Amino acid sequence: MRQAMEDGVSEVLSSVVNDVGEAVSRNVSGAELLHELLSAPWLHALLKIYECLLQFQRLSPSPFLPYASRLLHEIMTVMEKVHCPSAEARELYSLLSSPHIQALLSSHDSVALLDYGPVLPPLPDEMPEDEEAMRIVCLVKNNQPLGATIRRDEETGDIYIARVICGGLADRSGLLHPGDLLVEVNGNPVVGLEPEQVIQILINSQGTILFKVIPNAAQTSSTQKPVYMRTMVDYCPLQDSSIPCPDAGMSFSKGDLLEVVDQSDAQWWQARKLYCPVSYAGLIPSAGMLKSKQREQWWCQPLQVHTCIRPLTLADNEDDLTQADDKHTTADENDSDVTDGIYLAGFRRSFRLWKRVSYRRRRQSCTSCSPSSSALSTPYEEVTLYQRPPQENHRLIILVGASGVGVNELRKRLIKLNPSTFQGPLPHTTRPIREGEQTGREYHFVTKELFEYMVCNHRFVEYGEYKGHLYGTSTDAIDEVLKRGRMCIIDVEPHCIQSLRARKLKPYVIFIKAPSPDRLRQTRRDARIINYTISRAFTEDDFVELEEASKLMEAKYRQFFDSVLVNDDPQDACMQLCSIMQQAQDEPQWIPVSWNRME
Ligand SMILES: Nc1ncnc2c1ncn2[C@@H]1O[C@H](COP(=O)(O)OP(=O)(O)OP(=O)(O)O)[C@@H](O)[C@H]1O
Repeated sequence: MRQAMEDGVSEVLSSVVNDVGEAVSRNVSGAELLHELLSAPWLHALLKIYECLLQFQRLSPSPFLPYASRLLHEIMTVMEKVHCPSAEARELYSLLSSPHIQALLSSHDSVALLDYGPVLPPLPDEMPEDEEAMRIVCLVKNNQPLGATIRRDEETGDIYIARVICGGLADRSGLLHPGDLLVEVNGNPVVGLEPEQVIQILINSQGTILFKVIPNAAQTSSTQKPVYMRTMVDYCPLQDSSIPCPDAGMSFSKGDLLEVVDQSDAQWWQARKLYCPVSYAGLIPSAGMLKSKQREQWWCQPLQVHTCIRPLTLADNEDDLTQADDKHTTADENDSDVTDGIYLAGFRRSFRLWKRVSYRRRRQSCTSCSPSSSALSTPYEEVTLYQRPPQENHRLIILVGASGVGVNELRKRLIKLNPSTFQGPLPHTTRPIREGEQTGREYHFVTKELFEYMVCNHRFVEYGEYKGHLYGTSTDAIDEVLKRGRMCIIDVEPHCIQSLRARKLKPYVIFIKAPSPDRLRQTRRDARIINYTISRAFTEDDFVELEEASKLMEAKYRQFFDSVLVNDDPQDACMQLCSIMQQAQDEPQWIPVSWNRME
């Protein structure tokens, strides 16, 4: 019967109404009153709702994502940066700005997180005498941390709420604030306890936690504007003994994008990771705090000679020279390329002079690098969303990747695909011009004196020596390409990125990553290692070196990568590269704020 009722209560009601209707016509006493009641529209509506809810319960829908509100704000931030939004974009913006949609998505997130707010128990029978000053706060523990830290006043021994984590349980209750004096936790007085003992009580509590606090009278509500930052180092709160509460800490890796929501504390900031489905913030060390930690760490490390950053000559390639087996190629032999009658300037062998320097030697020098001075000075880099105005030069595209991963191959394919859009900068050289060559076509042929003058004036992105002649890629050559309205693509060693990261070029860095070990061996079956001195098939040792070098490079420099592209199938990789580059030029991207300031 109950099942029948649940299946169709409004139908049952309709038949009852009919029966009672008949009783009315037979003039049964009280039937008219009952008929009126059962026919009331509100009763029918209520039962319809009841039926819908039952149906909904059976479907047990699950949320598509638990952070719709944040996504909404992220979308709005992106849209605010769009210069000439389309009519659809404007309509979407106005819909997303409406308080009703925002409230709806906020409720959606609460339901998705099963976070229905505190359920208040009845007030205790014995109210303290100074009940005015006491606040009783009941929080329901769920899978989130409570989102508050405590501190002890060294003089009085009193325990206070030190900070409330943005978006956490305590924050959303709106009932706990920094500076509130903690009196009891779940009926346990905290007077005389160490903060660790209070934390233990909290950890052991199940379900609801009852706090008695004396509110901080001098409470100030701080609404800080979020600041966006890119992290330049890795951080793990569980390995940091100085963090006030490791559970409230947030780990991050180099290159993560953070929304810093609270910087009121000089030592510990609160932040959320962008594009991450967690709605509450976590504690991170402030820039000053992180810098002093890095300095401590740095001083504790044994002194190592820093060999990473220096121009190299091909003399460093002596291992390769002795190992070179079959046919040798030279830098110049592969220089020129002509597609459909168009001479492709800058379309020559990669000018990565570090190529195939003994891997072991390089690995040793790279791993021995203590944090670089720049990493020490900027653990966080403030960033902002930037969209290139159509009238401005294209952003410089930098490709980086381990030697042999296919950086040069991708760059060549891309330029061949569309030589009127993509172009490499024309290198400079001091070697004598040969018959049939033209300066400004194969190279900018310059004297040694001029080349050295340019080196002294930091005009080269990279330079080096081969067979007694100097070769280099200059910033002027990059400018030339950009001024012609083309997208300039260069491939450099990752240590050169830092010097290129400036307002003028606004470089967008794409890391070309090795595919999985199996795919690497499959796809490179017919590939050849080609550099200035050798051309031969890949060996198993080459694959191992390539994989390790790729991982090492990513671990060391990923804070500078705007995008990562796995070079698996060359055709697919080339298409992906094309679309990444297009997005870099036409869609909003995070760049350092210093690149966006007016000069
Ligand atoms: N996705 C791919 N699938 C198969 N072969 C590839 C792929 N990418 C590159 N190759 C081949 O691998 C070899 C090495 O590529 P390439 O010379 O572009 O490497 P590189 O990263 O520029 O290294 P280097 O800087 O040492 O020249 C070439 O024979 C190239 O054709």
